[in-house]
Amino acid sequence: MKITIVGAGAVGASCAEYIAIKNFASEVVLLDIKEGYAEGKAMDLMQCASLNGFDTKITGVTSDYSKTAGSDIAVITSGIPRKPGMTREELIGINAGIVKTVSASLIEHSPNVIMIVVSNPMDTMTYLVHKTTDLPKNRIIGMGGALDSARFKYRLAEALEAPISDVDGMVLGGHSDKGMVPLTSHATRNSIKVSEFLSEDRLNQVAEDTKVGGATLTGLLGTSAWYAPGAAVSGLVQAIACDQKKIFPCSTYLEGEYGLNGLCIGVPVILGKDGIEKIVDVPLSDAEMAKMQESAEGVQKTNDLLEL
Ligand SMILES: NC(=O)c1ccc[n+]([C@@H]2O[C@H](COP(=O)([O-])OP(=O)(O)OC[C@H]3O[C@@H](n4cnc5c(N)ncnc54)[C@H](O)[C@@H]3O)[C@@H](O)[C@H]2O)c1
Ligand SMILES: O=C(O)C[C@H](O)C(=O)O
Repeated sequence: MKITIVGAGAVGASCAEYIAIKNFASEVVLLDIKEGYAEGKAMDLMQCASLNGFDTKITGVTSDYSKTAGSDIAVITSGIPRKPGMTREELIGINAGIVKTVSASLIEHSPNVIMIVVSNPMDTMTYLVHKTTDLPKNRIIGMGGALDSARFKYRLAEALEAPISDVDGMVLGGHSDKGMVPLTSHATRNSIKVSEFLSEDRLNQVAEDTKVGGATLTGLLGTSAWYAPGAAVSGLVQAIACDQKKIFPCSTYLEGEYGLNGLCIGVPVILGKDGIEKIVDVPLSDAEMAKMQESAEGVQKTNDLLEL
């Protein structure tokens, strides 16, 4: 199993580290445009191998896509992150050009690749790959919901004063400060609805804290987060590489599912060796459906800014 990660920055390197530590891939190639940077990150990570007990071979290359040839999975993390006070949508100007050229170069050398898009604004970058490449839609996956759901569980556990392993929940919709749709009515503590333990006001607070999870970290760090994003990407990569058939909310091109059409947005999917193997239809309340609709309108507005 060969995995390429484009962008050896904070998220790309974190993702490579988690993939290596989980020890399911034979090879990870890190590629960056900055001379020597990916080579340095790869060497540093390989010097963790004996310490952390993994055999995954990590190599780094500067802009040489021939070294990515035959990749089964590629992750795109190249592009700029936001600074405090910015929205993800403001990154479109620079990141759209990067994602377009990077995805084309990857496919040229790995025509059968399954692509995971991470660069922001992620739903629009996923749509861009859908519009500008010939990859079938099951092989274009946007990562956002897996991360947002992890943040949702963190906030739920905090409110419940419970261990995170007792908590389950999912965030659908766009990966944006306003567009996330945390499914509070479906969230559970050990199969009991969380509404049995938390007031409506407290649950609303959990949802709001979840939605601004990325912005909160950006405010604290001065740039956006990388540990949980890297871990979330590694979870998707593992589900595909190991044909796990796990459910994750991912951004995918919709053709009528959830009443939405012609855009990529976060919905629950089953991930296995073919990428997105099925979109899962979760029954949503009228209020949740309205939030999905509103979220899609936000994503569509950003998509309209693309020069296709
Ligand atoms: N979808 C998500 O949930 C999620 C989570 C975290 C970050 N992100 C996004 O991921 C992106 C990367 O974030 P980061 O914190 O790793 O940023 P970073 O600045 O640490 O790393 C980005 C890397 O991309 C490289 N790069 C730029 N242009 C390139 C090109 N044409 N080819 C190859 N490499 C190129 C840069 O040299 C840099 O090393 C940002 O857009 C950020 O908003 C998304
Ligand atoms: O918040 C960001 O800009 C980065 C990423 O999308 C995140 O949610 O951490």
